[in-house]
Amino acid sequence: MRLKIEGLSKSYKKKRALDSVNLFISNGIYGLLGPNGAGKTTLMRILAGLVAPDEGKIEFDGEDILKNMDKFRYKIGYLPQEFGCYKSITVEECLDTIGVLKGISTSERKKQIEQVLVEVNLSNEARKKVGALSGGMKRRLGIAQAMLGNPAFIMVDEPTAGLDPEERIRFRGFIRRVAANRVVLLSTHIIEDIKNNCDGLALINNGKVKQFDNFEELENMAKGKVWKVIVSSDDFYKIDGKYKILSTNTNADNDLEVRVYSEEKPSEDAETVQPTVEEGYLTWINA
Ligand SMILES: Nc1ncnc2c1ncn2[C@@H]1O[C@H](COP(=O)(O)OP(=O)(O)OP(=O)(O)O)[C@@H](O)[C@H]1O
Repeated sequence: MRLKIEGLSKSYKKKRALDSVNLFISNGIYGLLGPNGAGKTTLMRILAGLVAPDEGKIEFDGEDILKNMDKFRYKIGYLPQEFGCYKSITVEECLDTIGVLKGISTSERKKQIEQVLVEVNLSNEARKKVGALSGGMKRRLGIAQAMLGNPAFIMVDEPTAGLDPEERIRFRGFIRRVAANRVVLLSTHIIEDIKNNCDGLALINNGKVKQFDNFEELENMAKGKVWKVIVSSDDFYKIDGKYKILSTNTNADNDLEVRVYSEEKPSEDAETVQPTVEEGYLTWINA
């Protein structure tokens, strides 16, 4: 599957939510990382056919999606940030309702619901009320509904928001299994979700998107600008406030090893260090 986005723009009154976005997605789990309000949801809603762009082109395996949204809508599964189903109906009933809305026939629905419940490991919960599910189970139900109709491309908007650390780790493993035979676009503002789970990534900020070939390329955005400075706790005030402090650790001599972001060498004995993904991200976001 290949998804190619070219020159995609969308404004809400004066706010340019997407600004000439280009993006190419072809396999595995693709991460879209950006701060709140960056434009992630707008991009996903356009791809899901829920919002029309002002300009641009989207090709799905070489075919123009925007000219033929009715045909493509069901090739794309979408788990929105606020996925909700009536709490008083069962998991099975929830999926059946969504299957009806997707236009899947009765016999096909029965088969697919059984299949997706196995895939998301919710078969034992099929007759449970939606309101009785844990946070992680609700996200899995959200993915299950996105999988109905067997789309080749699934988008999940901020899927780990609100999950506790254990559920978040479990959910990452689960997304990997979902991506075994599909392409998954995962939007998040949590760097850990991307670093530990994605095969490709793009950053989004103020409606602009930059695609990276690998994590090293993102780390290199901060190359030569991240320094290690060793100071005593008493001298920390000399650099605090003057430079952007990225992290501090106490070393074996009880001094502070401080990572500092600076265009110039912050002190005589400062050494440049290999930037992390977070530091590359902060550099691009603040550029
Ligand atoms: N329907 C709308 N009307 C007006 N402005 C909107 C609308 N939808 C989004 N925006 C604005 O467009 C920008 C991008 O919003 P979007 O929801 O796409 O960002 P996001 O990256 O998904 O953020 P978040 O993670 O906070 O949901 C924001 O400034 C937002 O306020």
